[in-house]
Amino acid sequence: MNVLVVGGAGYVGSHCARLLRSQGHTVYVYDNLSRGHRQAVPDDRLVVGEAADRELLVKTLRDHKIEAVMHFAAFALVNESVNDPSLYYRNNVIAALELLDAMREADVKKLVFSSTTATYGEPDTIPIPETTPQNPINPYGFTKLVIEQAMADYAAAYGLGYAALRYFNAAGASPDGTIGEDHDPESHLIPLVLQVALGQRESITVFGNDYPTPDGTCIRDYVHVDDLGAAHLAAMDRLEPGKGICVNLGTGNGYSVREVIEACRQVTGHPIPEVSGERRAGDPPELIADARLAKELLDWTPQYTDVTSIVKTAWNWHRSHPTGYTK
Ligand SMILES: O=c1ccn([C@@H]2O[C@H](COP(=O)(O)OP(=O)(O)O[C@H]3O[C@H](CO)[C@@H](O)[C@H](O)[C@H]3O)[C@@H](O)[C@H]2O)c(=O)[nH]1
Repeated sequence: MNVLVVGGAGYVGSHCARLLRSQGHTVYVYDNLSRGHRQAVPDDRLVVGEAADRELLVKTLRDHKIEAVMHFAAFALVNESVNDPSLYYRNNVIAALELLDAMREADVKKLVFSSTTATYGEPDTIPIPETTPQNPINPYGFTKLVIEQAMADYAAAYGLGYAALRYFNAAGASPDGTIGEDHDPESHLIPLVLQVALGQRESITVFGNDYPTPDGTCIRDYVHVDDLGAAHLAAMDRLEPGKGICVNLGTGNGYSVREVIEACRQVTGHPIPEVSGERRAGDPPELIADARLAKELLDWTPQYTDVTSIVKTAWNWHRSHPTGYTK
């Protein structure tokens, strides 16, 4: 299939694009190459453009006879979205709507969209099933929820076939160590902890130790980036015009910030000093997926189910790319 991967030079997008290529798909990457989007993409299949540039999107979809689109190009930092919501509404909502309309114009009806557990807010039920009411507690979560709703409406009115994949915490790197996670600026827990192990930071600050969790630190469900990729391929194969599916992508296992730091100590052999800090705005205490629907609808089972195995792949990449891609 001819697939356009919007944001395909970013972290999750690049892993997914590679998986698509390995499965024999013809992959075009559309990316503005900003914010740490530096990942290796074959030049002949790279279109450099803004996600909100509808004209260029329509041309790209038509020129390359694209049959399905995967949309990864979004900002995804909870705290940043609280401090600068305008950035998030513009980049995540306006750009995604331009893409939806470009797809209408070019008559492309298949879309796999990166949504997030942040659309649930602070759910009462853990693990979180897809039926949980979506009440985001930060602008980032709202921007993704708006597009989930838009896709449902576009499906009903224009025949779009879509999948909204609600990621839990994407983590890890390609096990061969060639591509990995490099954000600019970096704010994710595992890369920051590994930067301490590399001697680039003195310590890791734990944001809040008085949450209602066993050790007082936030609990997250870390899911390997290649497992996310596999779910995208499975979802793409199942898209039907006029229909949508919304599915959680997580392992069903939760780890506290302290447990993640401990896993990093074990994998790296470094003592990794930690210091206690204030809570970070917008952080829910606990997010763990009920992952049964992904198994049922996508026949998807994550290969990496414990955080130590995920950290091992991340460490393999960070150790061999101590300054990221090109910094
Ligand atoms: O220096 C740090 C960085 C993070 N954390 C904590 O570690 C946990 C994980 O943080 P992070 O890696 O920044 O991920 P999240 O804030 O959980 O957000 C990620 O996971 C969400 C789903 O759970 C997605 O919606 C977001 O896009 C994605 O950035 C949180 O409790 C943070 O408070 C620290 O204690 N210290």
